[in-house]
Amino acid sequence: MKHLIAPSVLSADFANLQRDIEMINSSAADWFHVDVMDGVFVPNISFGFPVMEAINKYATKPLDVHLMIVNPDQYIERFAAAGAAVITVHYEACVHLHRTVQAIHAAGCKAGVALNPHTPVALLKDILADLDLVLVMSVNPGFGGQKFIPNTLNKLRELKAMALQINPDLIIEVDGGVGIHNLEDLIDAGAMAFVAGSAIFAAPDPKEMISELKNLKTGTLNI
Ligand SMILES: O=C(CO)[C@H](O)[C@H](O)COP(=O)(O)O
Ligand SMILES: [Fe+2]
Repeated sequence: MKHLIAPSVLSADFANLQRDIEMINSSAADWFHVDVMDGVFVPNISFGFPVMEAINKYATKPLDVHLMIVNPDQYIERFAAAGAAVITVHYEACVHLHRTVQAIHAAGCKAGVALNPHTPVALLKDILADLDLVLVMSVNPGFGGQKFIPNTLNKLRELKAMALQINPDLIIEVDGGVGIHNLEDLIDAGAMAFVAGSAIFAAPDPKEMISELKNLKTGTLNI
């Protein structure tokens, strides 16, 4: 399987959202990455259901929803109804993570867990078999346009080794500061899905940048 590119709508022009969604529809991108921030779990507020429903109205590719919110359990069904294909919750925001993952599956979505940069990969050992995706944050969540944290590469290698033992179908996604400059290293470290916001939307030709990210390393991943 070739690696997946998930442009982050957070970096789109919200005054021209339909235009940017249609650009992603017609590009080589695989998913829409939808960042929901509540101003409590992270020091920023992005958008909620009305904007997500607007994205879903025009998007023709799966919505990969990254919930940076406390108490995500109470909103799982609403995010599923708003069009989420993947719902990713933060390890740090869930007291009963196994129950949350069960609720995501019961709502008909793929279940992901995100790790903040300081959260060890090893903490996922006893839930890895139940997950479809792990999102490794390579910046502190809350804002687009931040600098990639290099230790992420070690975390990806460790997670890939764990996944080979416990859940070979696991999708390993990386989010934050991803671009053409580090994509190949991230693929080599075991990541398969790549969120990119500023690298795409700050490029002179965002659609061309998506193609470059998608085609950077030809061949297939062993996942
Ligand atoms: O979850 C996020 C921030 O918390 C975003 O998905 C991420 O930051 C994407 O933006 P960029 O590629 O510009 O770093
Ligand atoms: Fe994200």
